[in-house]
This record gives sequence, C-alpha cells and structure tokens, in this order.
Amino acid sequence: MKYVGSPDFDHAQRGSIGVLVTNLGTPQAPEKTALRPYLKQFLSDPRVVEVPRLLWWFILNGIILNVRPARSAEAYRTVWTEEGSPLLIHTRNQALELQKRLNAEHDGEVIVDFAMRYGQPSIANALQSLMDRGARQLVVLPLYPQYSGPTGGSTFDAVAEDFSKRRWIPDFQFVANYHDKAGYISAVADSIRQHWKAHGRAEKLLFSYHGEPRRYLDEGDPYHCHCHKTTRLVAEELGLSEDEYLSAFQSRFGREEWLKPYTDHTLREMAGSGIRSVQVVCPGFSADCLETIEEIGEENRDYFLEAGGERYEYIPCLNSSDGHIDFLTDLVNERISAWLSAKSSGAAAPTATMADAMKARSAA
Ligand SMILES: C=CC1=C(C)c2cc3[nH]c(cc4nc(cc5[nH]c(cc1n2)c(C)c5CCC(=O)O)C(CCC(=O)O)=C4C)c(C)c3C=C
Ligand SMILES: [Fe+2]
Ligand SMILES: [Fe+2]
Repeated sequence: MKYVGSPDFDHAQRGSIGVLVTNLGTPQAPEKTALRPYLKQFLSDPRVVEVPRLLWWFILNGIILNVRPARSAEAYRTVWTEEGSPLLIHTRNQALELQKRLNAEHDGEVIVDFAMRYGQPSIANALQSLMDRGARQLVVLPLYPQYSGPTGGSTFDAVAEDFSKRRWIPDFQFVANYHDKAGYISAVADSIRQHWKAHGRAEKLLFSYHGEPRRYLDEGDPYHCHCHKTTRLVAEELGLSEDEYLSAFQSRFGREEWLKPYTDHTLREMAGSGIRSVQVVCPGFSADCLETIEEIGEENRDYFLEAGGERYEYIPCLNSSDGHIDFLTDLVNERISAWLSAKSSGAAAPTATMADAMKARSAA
C-alpha cells in the first residue's frame, strides 16, 4: 500500500485537536558517538546548509564529521544535566505545562505532544502518536519566535514529508513565527523587568540571536528583520532609548559571512569602548540550550570580562515560566478557536446517519 491509512478508525469518533510543539533537536548523549549521527542529520539538511550537495557531502563527511563531534560533545558536557539535554527537558516541560492549561480550558479536547526536528523524539513519531490518539485537526507550533528557512522552513519540510506518506491529512495550521505578537513581546519584557528587579540594571542590554549566513538574508529570508523587530518592540515596551540596547548574532559556523554584528565582537568592542556592565537576553531561543547556557552564559562572559568589562549577566530564556505558557496557551487558543466553535455547534461531530451507516457496513 502506498499511503499509511487508519483502516480501523472509529467512524463515530469525535476527533480531537492535536498540538505538536517542536524545537531543533539535541544529541542523545554528550558523547562523540552520539554527536556524529545528530550532526550528520542536522547538517545534511539543505535548509540548514545551502551549499551544492556533492561539494557539501565531501566537506561534511571528509572534514566536519571527523572534527566537530568531539568538540561539540565537550561543550554539551558542560550543560548536560542528570535528566539529559536542557533543550529536551525544557521542550518536554513546555509541552506538559501547555497540556495542563489546555486541559483546564477544554476538558481533554486538545492534546499536546512534542518533537525534535533532528534526533529524538522525531516529528514523524509524534504525529503518528497524535493521530493514533484521535487528532484530526492539528496545529504545528515550532518554538522559534522568528521565522528562518533553517528552522521553521525545515520543520515544515519534515511535517510535509510525513504527510506525503499519509492517506488522511488532518486539517492543519503551521505557526511560522510569532516574533511580533504582543503576548510574546510582553513575556520577554516581563522577564527582563524581573531580572532588573532582582539584580538592578546594567549600562547596556544586548539582544543576542542565533545567526545564519548573510547570503540567506540577501536571498529573501526574513529572519534578520524578524529579530530586529522583536528587539525594537521589547525595547519600546521597556521604554529604552536607542543608546541603551543593541542586537547581535551569535553561533557562527564555517568561514562564510554570517549576520552581523557578531555577538562576541560586539561584547569585546563594548568593553573596549569603556562599557563596564552588560546584560544579555536571547529572545530568539524559547528554551535554554547549549547556545545560551554555554555560549552566552560562559564563553561570551569571558570575552567581555577579559576585554575589560566588570559585570556581565545572562537573562535566562522564557522556558516554562508562567508568562511563556500563558502566551503559548493564548497562541494555540487563537489558532483553534474556529475549530472549537464548529465542534460546540455540532458541525464537526459525525452525523448519526454516517455513524450508523458505517456500523451497518462493518456488521454486514
Ligand atoms: C550550520 C549552520 C547552522 C544554521 C544556519 C543554524 C541556524 C539556527 N540554529 C538555531 C537554533 C539552535 N542551534 C543549535 C545548535 C547548533 N546549530 C548549529 C548550526 C546552525 N544553526 C550547530 C552545528 C549546532 C550544534 C551545536 C554545535 O555543534 O555547535 C541549538 C542548540 C541545540 C542544543 O542541543 O542545545 C539551537 C536551539 C536557530 C534559531 C537558527 C536560526 C537561524
Ligand atoms: Fe543552530
Ligand atoms: Fe554555539
């Protein structure tokens, strides 16, 4: 059979609404042997590395996968916890908290699962599990506030690839981004205010976003604009003047030019120009992970302090904070409201005649 179907589904069943929360992915363990397959899957994705395939195959398999796994494993060991990778733990908690909130509001009508674009749990398995549990309407919610081809685009590809094998495609919504949603901006601004309340303010607030090759911007990827808009809106909500904050891009990979200014250069330059205190926030990451805990929390701290800075603070991601879960709940509710009202008006429920016809057919 060409397409995967659900031949034994109950025709009288009232379908539920599935919500699939996703994030990027993480290795199974902070070991070279686990990093190799993870990086191979991740870096083979043409959405992530847009280089002619044959050339990239030789670079990836001949050089990168022989060098990077050991280096990355060492970095992952510094953030790994007893429960595992921070990104995986936070994503699981976010899905659990979202499920609790949606249960309270919709009495089990909305079911939540989570998946990783690379590694485990996979998008294909989570989609199967949601459909096995009766999801016939689906919201895919990648936890990337800003859209980029390597993140949102790639997640869409994985969902579409799974759908291409299915007989019955659910009614479907894809949340491509939420970088300028009022609820998201307020949640980030509140987390900064809370940090200020506990620690006081610094001379500068640096918004650091994951980078991507500059070429992607030149070819039409909106990520750079989305990041700047998030910064501007949060700064406006906090009442900051232009000399009190700036945006920069971190996590460069390879030799090509990436989005500028680079976070590490910016921090060194700030220290060199006499700025003594800085706070760094990362509103492009919905959960703390290697790139925030190690790269921003540790590595860039050293750059700033070594260059003459005196006070450096990292403001954590929203993770499973109440403000974040409130926002995600509102976002999902906004997306599913038409489906819910159709259900409550009975429009989505199977008709008695259809259910009876099916029962009669299977009895025959
Ligand atoms: C090679 C190119 C890469 C692009 C383009 C890219 C874009 C991109 N990534 C994120 C979010 C995350 N990236 C993370 C790790 C990570 N990213 C790359 C490379 C690219 N990312 C690598 C090789 C790695 C692995 C770690 C390493 O070896 O350095 C993570 C953290 C995962 C974790 O397990 O903690 C996140 C999150 C965004 C938002 C983005 C968009 C432009
Ligand atoms: Fe990345
Ligand atoms: Fe990094």
